[in-house]
Amino acid sequence: MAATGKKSVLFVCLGNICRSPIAEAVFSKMATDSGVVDKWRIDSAATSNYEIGNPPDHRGQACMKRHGVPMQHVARKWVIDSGATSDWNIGSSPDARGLACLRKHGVETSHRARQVTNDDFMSFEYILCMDDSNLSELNRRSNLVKNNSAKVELLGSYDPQNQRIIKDPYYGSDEDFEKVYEQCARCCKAFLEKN
Ligand SMILES: N#Cc1ccccc1-c1cc(NCCCN2CCCCC2)c2ccccc2n1
Repeated sequence: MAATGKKSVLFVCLGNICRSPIAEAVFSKMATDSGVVDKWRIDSAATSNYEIGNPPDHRGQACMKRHGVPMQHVARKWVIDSGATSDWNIGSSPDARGLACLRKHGVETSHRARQVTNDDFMSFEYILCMDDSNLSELNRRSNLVKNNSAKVELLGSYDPQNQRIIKDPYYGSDEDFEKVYEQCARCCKAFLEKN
């Protein structure tokens, strides 16, 4: 338990624009609906630096809207701050193409992609990722951090239907985003019930 007395979970995927923002939003809505969201620190991040500063993918935003999951609310409320490990983009605004796409779909959000930091391995109780590539990268990174205490696991390990991998939908379709949503919903429900 952190000094704040809160439980904490960081959802992680490759770019922090597709799977992990969906998992963060779904978990936060479930915790809110259960009346326990104030007991949790909830965030998401990327293993890569591909999309730092960019908003969630428009297909994921559209999927969240279809399911009535307030991604914008979650991002504004729970992303206390976000930042990059590098100084490459200091002062830059989010990628114009991503913001233009969101405006086209009438969807605004304040979540911006960030990369996992060494501090995350010391300050989050759980780091839940999507596939074996994320898992091996996170385990490699955690071994480099002296006081790492985070439990690094696959979010899919909580799936009652035992689908342990949540596949990257980046080159996929709206159906692929729907499958990401369904898997995140099952896994986040089971994870919340366990904690
Ligand atoms: N990589 C891979 C990959 C492999 C299989 C399936 C999906 C992806 C894939 C590709 C992406 N961006 C395109 C390539 C980025 N550049 C790669 C070389 C370095 C400079 C950056 C993604 C971006 C955001 C979230 C998920 C992504 N996932």
